[in-house]
Amino acid sequence: KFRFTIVFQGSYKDIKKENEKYEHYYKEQKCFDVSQFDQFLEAMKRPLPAVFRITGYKKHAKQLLKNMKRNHFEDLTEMVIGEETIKPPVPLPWYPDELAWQTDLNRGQIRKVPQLQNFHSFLIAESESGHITRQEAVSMIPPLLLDVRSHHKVLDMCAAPGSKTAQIVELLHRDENNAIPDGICVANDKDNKRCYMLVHQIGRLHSPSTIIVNHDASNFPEILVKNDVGEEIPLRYDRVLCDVPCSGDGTMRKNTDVWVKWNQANAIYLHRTQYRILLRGLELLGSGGQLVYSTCSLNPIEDEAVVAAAIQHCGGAVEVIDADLPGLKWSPGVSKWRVMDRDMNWYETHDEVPENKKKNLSYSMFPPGGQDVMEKMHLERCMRLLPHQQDTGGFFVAVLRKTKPLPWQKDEAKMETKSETNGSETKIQAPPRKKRKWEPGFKEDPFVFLSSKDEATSSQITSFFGLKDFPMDQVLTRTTSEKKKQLYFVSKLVKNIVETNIDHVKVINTGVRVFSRSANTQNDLECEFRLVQDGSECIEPFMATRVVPIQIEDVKRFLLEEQPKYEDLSEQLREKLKDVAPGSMIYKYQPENDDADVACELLLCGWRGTFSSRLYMNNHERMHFLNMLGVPEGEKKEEKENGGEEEK
Ligand SMILES: C[S@@+](CC[C@H](N)C(=O)[O-])C[C@H]1O[C@@H](n2cnc3c(N)ncnc32)[C@H](O)[C@@H]1O
Repeated sequence: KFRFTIVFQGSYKDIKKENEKYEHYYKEQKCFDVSQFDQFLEAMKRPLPAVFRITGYKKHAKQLLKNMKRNHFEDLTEMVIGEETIKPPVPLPWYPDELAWQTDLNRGQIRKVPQLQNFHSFLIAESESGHITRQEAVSMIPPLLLDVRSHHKVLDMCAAPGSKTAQIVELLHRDENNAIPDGICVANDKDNKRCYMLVHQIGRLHSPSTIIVNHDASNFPEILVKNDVGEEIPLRYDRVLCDVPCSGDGTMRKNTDVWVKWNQANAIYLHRTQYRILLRGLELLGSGGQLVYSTCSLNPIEDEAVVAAAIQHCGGAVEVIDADLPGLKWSPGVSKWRVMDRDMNWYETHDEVPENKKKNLSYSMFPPGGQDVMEKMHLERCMRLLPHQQDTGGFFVAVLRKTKPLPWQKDEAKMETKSETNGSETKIQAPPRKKRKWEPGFKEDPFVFLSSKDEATSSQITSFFGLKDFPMDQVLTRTTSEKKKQLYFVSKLVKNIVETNIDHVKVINTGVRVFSRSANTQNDLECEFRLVQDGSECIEPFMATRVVPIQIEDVKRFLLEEQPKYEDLSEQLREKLKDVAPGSMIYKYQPENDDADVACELLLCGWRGTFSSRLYMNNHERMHFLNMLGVPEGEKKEEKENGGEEEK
């Protein structure tokens, strides 16, 4: 379960936050202003403030924010706890629309302080339903810099556990009037188990435009898409995120064990993988596209060295571009660094490295040229986030633009009529590649799209819910058996990708659940399938029947009373329900104007019984909607004790 927990130093609290090698390395490496070194070190030793982010799509998130501020923060002033004075949570100045908040409070304090108990319950309920996510402040930066639009094809190469992927998916869905964006997010991780963390994290966003896959990013497979005339062409991405595996020495404030484990050899070991992942990301990026490279390490061997080596290898096809977020403090990337071997000897250039160590300390770890070469690379455009600048973890991020196909992508260069490849560039070779392995243990349920064989199911659903122009062929099941239980919906491009690549791409998960076989065993039901709350945003625009408008008073009654008396519903609603035959349905609340108390549309899955009517959603979803209405905790609790059953 994904719970809101604030960093607790727990068993790590006795760890000594000292490491002589680390201090020596960073002092000598001079990769940031030495005069600030004491400040830097002191900040690194302080616990990290907890930060949480309101997730989800714009108007929903704004409404939740409004209610959170009003119900939980309005009267909150400084609190004295023991000997500490604790300030109320504050929004991060650089995160858009006040959707990310920082607090000095730890978990125990939040739970124990009487003024914060309601806030604690709110956080737990919203984390369970996926509307609040705890995420390190600096980790929120790469997706913001990626500048994702709803038509973009985005590849997240090292995505698990998925906090950045969640931001990307939210950005894809930024157009609230279109629940099925043209763009997609392909979220990948090499670790099969961690891919299921992604399934959980991304599943909470109910997007039909996301695919979770399981590959080594440095060798990521060529995904093909069928064009309008049925030819298979390689998919090129508009945006790529390379949030690569790293030594994590920027996370010492949170992961205190890094103080003990830190060693200069970690960066040396990781550099090669990072470099190969970045190069593969650049290959798969389309010309004109943008890639964000990030690490939670401050070591130039994992940061500027990787970026510089990739730029050099790409022979003028890639550049670092200026990036910034208003209100964010950071230091420019460095153009000078040295490499330290296991015996703590420093080398300025690869030539200085003794022959027997050259294999370990590769050329790509060093600055690849003299001052003039380095100046042209503009590594100062890379962003180094230091812990003392804004009370965050340490982080590195660079935004790269691909201006033309890479020198060894000759076919693509030919296709781009305007591209100018010159003779010297074409000599540059593609990096060597490992052979791709298909682990024998890889096993996933199949992805089976509804076809003409499923006519009976399709027409039953179509006629019962009055679906108009709904692409039933974009609905899939995860079984080949006749009796399908769950039906998932994907966008057109996702379907294209799944069908075209299933023999060489390890797809773990995709689709948003839209229909589920009804648990109701009554034989007189017109449709065996019911709607699912997760898929309501996708399916509602296609429904010509069984969508009933509802006023906020009735919404509140439904949410607070699990089985409201029919006669307690408003007359208006009862009148509308008269024409609705028993079965699954949607209640649709639409605000009269932007100043309405609840100023965003709400779609609530419901069930029409013969003599009753109620909602059909689980308790977390119910709690979330109550928070959307701003219902105070006291009023909610009564219902939690009386009802709160899972789906019925
Ligand atoms: C820094 S974490 C990613 C964090 C993630 N982007 C987020 O925001 O939640 C690095 C991830 O890379 C994965 N990884 C390690 N080596 C990889 C490789 N060669 N290809 C793809 N993923 C890899 C790890 O399993 C890990 O989940």
